[in-house]
Amino acid sequence: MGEAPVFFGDELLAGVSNGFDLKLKEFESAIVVGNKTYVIGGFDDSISNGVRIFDKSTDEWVVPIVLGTKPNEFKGHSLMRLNNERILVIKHNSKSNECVWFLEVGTQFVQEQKKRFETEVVSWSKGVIGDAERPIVISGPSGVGKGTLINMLMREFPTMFGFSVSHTTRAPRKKEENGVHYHFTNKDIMEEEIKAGKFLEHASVHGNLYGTSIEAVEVVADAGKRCILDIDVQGARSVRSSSLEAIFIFICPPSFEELEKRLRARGTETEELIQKRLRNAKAELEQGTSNGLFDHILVNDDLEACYERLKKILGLDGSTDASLKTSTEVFALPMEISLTKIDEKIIINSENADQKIVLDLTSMKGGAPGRTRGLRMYPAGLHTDV
Ligand SMILES: Nc1ncnc2c1ncn2[C@@H]1O[C@H](COP(=O)(O)OP(=O)(O)OP(=O)(O)O)[C@@H](O)[C@H]1O
Ligand SMILES: Nc1nc2c(ncn2[C@@H]2O[C@H](COP(=O)(O)O)[C@@H](O)[C@H]2O)c(=O)[nH]1
Repeated sequence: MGEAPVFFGDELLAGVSNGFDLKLKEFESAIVVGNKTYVIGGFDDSISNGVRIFDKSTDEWVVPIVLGTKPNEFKGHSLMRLNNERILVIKHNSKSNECVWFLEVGTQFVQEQKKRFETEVVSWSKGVIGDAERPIVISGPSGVGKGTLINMLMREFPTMFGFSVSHTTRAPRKKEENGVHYHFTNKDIMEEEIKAGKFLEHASVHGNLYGTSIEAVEVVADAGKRCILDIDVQGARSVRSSSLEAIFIFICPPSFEELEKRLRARGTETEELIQKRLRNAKAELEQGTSNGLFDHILVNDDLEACYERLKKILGLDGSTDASLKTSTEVFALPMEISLTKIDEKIIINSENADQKIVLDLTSMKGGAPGRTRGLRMYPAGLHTDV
């Protein structure tokens, strides 16, 4: 692949005029942040891994440690320095829900990682358009009917809800599919992954490890859906103290006898395991109903009546129009674009398209090691302000 002419963005000119000669490969572009020039692109280059840095203070090139999930290889992109912490990367010729990326170069997370690794670190963060609605945590003793209620919701509102597929070390039941009902794994692997920070929460439940990976929640939100987590009370407590702002719902049985009847009727556990689950249910019912951890407590006596109450809590009982709550509209971005910044809004211009597009960063939240959310993207003129 030959060397292409240098892309001279305004930021880059400052670096070049400082007297160093930068040669870019095809599909690479560069931008200056402080003393450093970041060259981004060339994702097929296994040495630079898509990012290299020229540090003017040492006069040296550095290949940084690159964290986060990087974008798939793309042929053409535009860069803009948002501040000393983040570079905005807009992928050309792609869809609005896939085109926005941030290379974090000085966020608190990146600063901490630089100290930890004692070298240059950058981190990718995907820009997610729109605010995913608050995730829903559903807890309750085994056999109370959590899965049944969740299935009813998913069946009635398939485009609105997505299930957070947990990891577990327990064996699959008949008809359970790996990757659909659970990610079935083993203890050693799961413990390694917990150490590596892959999980939002995890707990030992009825003698096995269960956990919600960060990825399990992210994939649902990335699909523009509202995430439902079916987790035990310990897990709910961990999520409460995490950054995930969820609604917490606890499901109770009408009686202990009825719970036992349902567990037996399900026929998925041995007698020994049924006894273990019933013993644990006592503590779970006590914790679930007494400590203010849950926002709502529902008794699952009559299934249909309980489902209607659940829908009411979620605003799906007809008082709001569920069909309006669809995911953000996706549209295509032009091939060649340039970027202009006005306050917290980025204007995406294209010579070949009449319409300018606005990327609104006003409610931008989050960043590494997850996604950057709360972005809005719309054709200019649609909203009166731009
Ligand atoms: N209101 C209800 N009345 C009678 N049976 C019910 C009711 N709700 C659920 N069930 C039945 O109870 C059994 C257990 O339900 P389910 O598997 O949904 O429980 P769960 O809370 O998800 O359990 P676990 O935590 O072990 O996954 C199932 O056979 C289901 O059909
Ligand atoms: N803390 C977590 N608990 C979880 C998770 N996934 C499921 N669970 C809970 O485990 C029990 C048993 O489930 P079963 O499928 O073996 O019957 C039940 O109470 C679930 O809510 C998780 O990721 N984290």
